[in-house]
Amino acid sequence: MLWSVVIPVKTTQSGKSRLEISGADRPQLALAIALDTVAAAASAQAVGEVVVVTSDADVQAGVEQIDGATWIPDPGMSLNGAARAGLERASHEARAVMLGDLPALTAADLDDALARATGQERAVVPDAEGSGSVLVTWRVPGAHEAHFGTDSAAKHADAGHTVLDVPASSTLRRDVDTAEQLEVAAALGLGPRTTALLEAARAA
Ligand SMILES: Nc1nc2c(ncn2[C@@H]2O[C@H](COP(=O)(O)OP(=O)(O)OP(=O)(O)O)[C@@H](O)[C@H]2O)c(=O)[nH]1
Ligand SMILES: C=C(OP(=O)(O)O)C(=O)O
Repeated sequence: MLWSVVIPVKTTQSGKSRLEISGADRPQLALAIALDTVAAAASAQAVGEVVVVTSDADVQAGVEQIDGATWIPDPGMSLNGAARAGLERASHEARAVMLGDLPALTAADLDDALARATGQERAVVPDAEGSGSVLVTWRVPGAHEAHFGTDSAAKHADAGHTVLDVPASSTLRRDVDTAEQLEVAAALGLGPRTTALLEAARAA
């Protein structure tokens, strides 16, 4: 069984506003993080397609270089609106929305989470802190509504999503908004684009 995975990505000029890394250009870092996330998701065995929702021209161009990933424009109705647009466009019945700021993500960890989600009508994987959501899934047809935002893990649980028992150490759960979170992600192992950008920043 294959999944459609929707990944919303904000413009790199406006995203990752809390991520200050000395020597690194923030939009370039946001781009590297997003493309590493998309590439890891697209290489997961259970993923039939990745649909990136973005209005960023650099992200769109990068996605076009990744097998198994396509993009659609962001309708401009915030994160949940972008998720809805991607879910409407998805071609597989099993659908998921995943955040685009998971630079340590491995295909194996996404496959593990999707295997756990297979038996659930609706499920959610909280971020490493437990309050946010990194992956929201549906096995049921019909209208799908995501509830990202403050305390979204609890909101998804209230909306009937089973909280999946994915280990806190999973690379899927390590979303990155701050330099401290990027350090934790680096200890797990960053994707190639983010690694190269940070190495260049260190050498500068
Ligand atoms: N397409 C789209 N993606 C969004 C939008 N808002 C957030 N995202 C994406 O959703 C994921 C989580 O976003 P956040 O961490 O809340 O936002 P961020 O702007 O990247 O980070 P901050 O500036 O620290 O808030 C990231 O992949 C964002 O790019 C939106 O309005 N449209
Ligand atoms: C948008 C969310 O995450 P964050 O702002 O932590 O990236 C969320 O968890 O709903």
